[in-house]
Amino acid sequence: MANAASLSQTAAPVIDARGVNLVFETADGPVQALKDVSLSVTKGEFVSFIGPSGCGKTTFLRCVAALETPTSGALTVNGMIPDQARRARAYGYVFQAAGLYPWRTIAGNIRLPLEIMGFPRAEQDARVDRVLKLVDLAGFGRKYPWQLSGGMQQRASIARALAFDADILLMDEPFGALDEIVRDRLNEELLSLWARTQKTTLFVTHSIPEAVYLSTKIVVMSPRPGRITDIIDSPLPRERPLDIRESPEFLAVAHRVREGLRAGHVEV
Ligand SMILES: Nc1ncnc2c1ncn2[C@@H]1O[C@H](COP(=O)(O)OP(=O)(O)OP(=O)(O)O)[C@@H](O)[C@H]1O
Repeated sequence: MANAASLSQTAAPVIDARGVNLVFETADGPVQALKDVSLSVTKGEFVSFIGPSGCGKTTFLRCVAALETPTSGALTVNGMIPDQARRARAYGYVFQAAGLYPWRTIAGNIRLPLEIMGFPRAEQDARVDRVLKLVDLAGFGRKYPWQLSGGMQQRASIARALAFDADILLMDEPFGALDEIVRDRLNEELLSLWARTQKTTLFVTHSIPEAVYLSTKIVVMSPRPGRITDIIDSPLPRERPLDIRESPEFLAVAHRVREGLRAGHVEV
């Protein structure tokens, strides 16, 4: 039952970035990967980051995951500093390459983080079965990665990220290497998965239609230095058949994203 304390928790941002800067010191001099990035993400949002190569999309996700540390500014994840959130297993991470171990079955790959975290075997099995069903791969647990298509492998890697039931899903161009037809299907499936699981999702993409189709919020970024040029709260309903991409509302958001990218004076 919701009480005042849990309601106030629900309203608190899951990700809160205020004036985040990150400068990499390189042999060629300093590279400002993030400049004055401020962003607030609430529970259950689907946020896409779009922008050309080098604008800091991956770096921002890596800061959330405590794999990089901002040079200055404040960043919290579930109200904690990112390193605490990482230790509290706040997020699952999905990369562009599925990154499945070829010598392990699909179930074995999904089980790996659960083994490392020390879940009892029966609990591991139950969780593996549950997430295989969630990504529509029930019955494929005993296959090896090379026996599955690229799209199915990527679904398996999403299942692995969901297996320990973190509240946040970080996805770095998960469908970038797939052809457009497979990508369309996975976009639809991801939206339905998101609706069922209510995970707060941060999603990096180079594709305007993908960003607009999936997101409740679109963050447009620009490089040198990496910064946010626009944050768009999508007016589209959460229920989105694929043909919504031809609606005037969709095209209007896509137009605004394109304008935001142009404002950064660069092409994706
Ligand atoms: N470990 C690092 N050391 C030095 N420079 C880095 C490091 N990681 C990233 N950079 C630089 O920081 C900038 C932002 O990189 P980042 O990978 O976040 O961009 P991106 O928007 O994700 O690009 P892409 O779309 O190509 O993945 C780039 O100029 C990159 O070269």
